[in-house]
Amino acid sequence: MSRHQAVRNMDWHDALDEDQAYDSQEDELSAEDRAYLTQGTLDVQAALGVEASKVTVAQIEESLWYYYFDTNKTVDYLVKKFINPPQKAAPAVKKSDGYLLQKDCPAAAPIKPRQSFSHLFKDLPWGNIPKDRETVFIAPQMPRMGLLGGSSSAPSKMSKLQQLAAARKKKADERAAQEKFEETRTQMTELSVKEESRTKENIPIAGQFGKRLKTSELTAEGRKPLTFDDPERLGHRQPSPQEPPQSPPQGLETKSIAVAGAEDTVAVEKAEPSAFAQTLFGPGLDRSIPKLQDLSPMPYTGLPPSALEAFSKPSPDDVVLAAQAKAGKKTAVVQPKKKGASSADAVTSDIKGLKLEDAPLPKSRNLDVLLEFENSKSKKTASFVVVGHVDAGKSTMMGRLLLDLGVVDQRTVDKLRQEATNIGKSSFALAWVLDQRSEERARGVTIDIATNRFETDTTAFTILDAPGHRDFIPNMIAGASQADFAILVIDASTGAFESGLKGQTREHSLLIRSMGVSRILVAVNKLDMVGWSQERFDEIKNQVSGFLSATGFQVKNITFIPVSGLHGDNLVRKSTDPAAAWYTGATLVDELENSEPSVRALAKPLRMTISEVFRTPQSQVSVSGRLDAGSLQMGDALLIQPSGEKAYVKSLQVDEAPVDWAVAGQNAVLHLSNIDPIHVRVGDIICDPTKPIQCLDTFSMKALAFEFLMPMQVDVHRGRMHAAGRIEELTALLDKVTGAVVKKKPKIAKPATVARIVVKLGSKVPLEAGQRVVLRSGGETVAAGLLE
Ligand SMILES: Nc1nc2c(ncn2[C@@H]2O[C@H](COP(=O)(O)OP(=O)(O)OP(=O)(O)O)[C@@H](O)[C@H]2O)c(=O)[nH]1
Repeated sequence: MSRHQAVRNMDWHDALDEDQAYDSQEDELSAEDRAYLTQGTLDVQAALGVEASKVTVAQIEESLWYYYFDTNKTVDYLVKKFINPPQKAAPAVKKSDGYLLQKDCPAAAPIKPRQSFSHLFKDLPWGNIPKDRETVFIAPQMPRMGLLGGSSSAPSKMSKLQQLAAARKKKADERAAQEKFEETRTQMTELSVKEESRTKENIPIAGQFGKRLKTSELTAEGRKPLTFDDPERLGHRQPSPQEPPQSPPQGLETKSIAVAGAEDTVAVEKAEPSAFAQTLFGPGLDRSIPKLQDLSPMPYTGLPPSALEAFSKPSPDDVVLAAQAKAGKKTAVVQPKKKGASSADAVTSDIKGLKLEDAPLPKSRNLDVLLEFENSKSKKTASFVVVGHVDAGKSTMMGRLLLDLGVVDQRTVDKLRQEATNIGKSSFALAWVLDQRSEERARGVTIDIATNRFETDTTAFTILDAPGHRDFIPNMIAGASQADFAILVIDASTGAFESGLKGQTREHSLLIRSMGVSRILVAVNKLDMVGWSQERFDEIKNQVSGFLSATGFQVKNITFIPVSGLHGDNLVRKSTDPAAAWYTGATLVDELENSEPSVRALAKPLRMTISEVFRTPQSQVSVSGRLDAGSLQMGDALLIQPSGEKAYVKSLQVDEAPVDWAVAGQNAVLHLSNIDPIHVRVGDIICDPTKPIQCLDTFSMKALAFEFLMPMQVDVHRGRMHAAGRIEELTALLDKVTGAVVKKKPKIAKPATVARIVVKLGSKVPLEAGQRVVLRSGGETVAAGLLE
């Protein structure tokens, strides 16, 4: 390859980099390198023999280094370069038309002068180029140690020393790249707005907007737009007086462009004009360069003073807010705007000023609630959940019960019957007493828990009518979590019982037991459809009692009643159908009255699960739910978890009557004050601020497996609350009766076994030991149990 070809093919970046690398390596030759060089020089001299005198030791060493100590390549190069060099090329001939001919052309192939086309542009003013301005090509300078011949790539098979040299080169490259990176980063840092560098007069870019305002700065004089006249802000670092002036890289010329109105000048690296540009404009190009902001102006910098003043006064919104605050005698005062402060700042401070804290706190009567409860002559209260397979007749049965007890009058039922008949669902008329949503009525299924109340001589009952459809199991869980006991409704008609047993009859039974319900009344329904067959009743009784016992219900807590919900047989009154004469037991209501509600945790800290949040004339935030534990009274401070917000009991109701206090087991409506509705959600827990419930994202529980359990994604349900989580590990398999550890760290728990598992939730929720939770996965209930 001739030298000029080499020059043309050369990658200048690589060559420069190599040169740089070499420079740094030369200074760092270790004793080992030096020894190798000495040995390599001796080898080369031996190989050259008598010709060795034609090259210097320095040339040998330089070649050895370049060829990674490859003796053969070094010898080849030295022979070609210094011992038997090729014939010298003809000297360059400068032609009159200004073209430079190659210096190193072989003599055998003389170069024809290139044809000039400049005469074609003679009549054009820019084509009349004076001789002194004609382009002169200058051969690029050869970098040191560049192009010694041979391959520039590293040898494929490297000796140890060659590898060492290659590694050194790589290290130097990396260091150079790192330095480049550091320099860029320094420049970027200088370009960004430095918070800490603001002085007191120069601070207030308010709130979250402050960090975004990079195109402008706030100064004592007001907002100053970022312009291109500040080299510091443009990332051009000004050298400190101590720093020596930096020389521009070779081939580049640094020119200072003075920008009008700026004290400093911006150093802009400007390359030499290209050959084409010089042909067109000549080398002495010296025209004024347009200002950068003219080419790419910053927005809003050219606004008239009137527009810049637009935000210095309160906005129309501010004025309205201020007027409202004044009219409502709020303490909120619109702060006088500081010069330069944005309208967003003002609105933020105004909104802060409009806090609800000004409402007077409700007064507490400081009652001894437990004493009041003991002294009260009120009836005992009980809640029961009605569960069972879809269409078993749960809602119809409760509608009939309410009608027969006089809670709902005949006229209302007739009206409902008329409406149901109009849409072809006349048989659902009684169910509509509870199913009041239009969607429930149109579909003929219960979707959410429907509550209603009735009283007997001794007890005030709350009905929790649960949906039977498998899609609404979470709602059924919510109902079961509030119940003292349960009514399991079974459809006795042919085939229905069997399909129900495979479906939600079984699942609901398991769930209510897992939720802590121990008393169960089994209403064998629709017996009118099987002619009040005692045989059918007994068949169902046998199968279901065996199944319920296996689920964990004690036989003494299970009662079977043959009923017809549609006709009201054996609900409130005994059946008058002669075919039903074989049943001599109690009615459903009698059995309900005989059922003892679970023991109330009256003395424990307050816990109330919120079932509903709504707005009433009494309060912006009214909540309903059952008190699981403890008590409360008007004026009490409450804590809402997980939001951690405080609220006060403005007033309260139990069974729709205004009262001063409520205790565990009662369903209450609380009208709250001093709380924003966004902090209160269905499923949240209201507790005593002095003994709050903790919010956890990891807990251990004793779980009864309904399906195979292993580390898997699950939804955790507690009452109305449900949260996504994961079974992290199974720590032990437990004996069902004694609770003793049977096996440690099992990989899997089979259905119907009890396991201790660790569950991790995606977020913190209010949970504590003793609470019952249900785990569901993929629309199936996989486990239920007790938090430890
Ligand atoms: N013959 C007869 N039909 C009944 C009886 N009880 C309910 N039905 C009918 O069964 C159908 C379903 O009744 P629902 O009360 O809606 O059943 P459900 O269990 O509440 O349904 P979901 O809540 O959606 O699960 C209706 O058409 C009722 O008329 C009964 O004792 N005898």
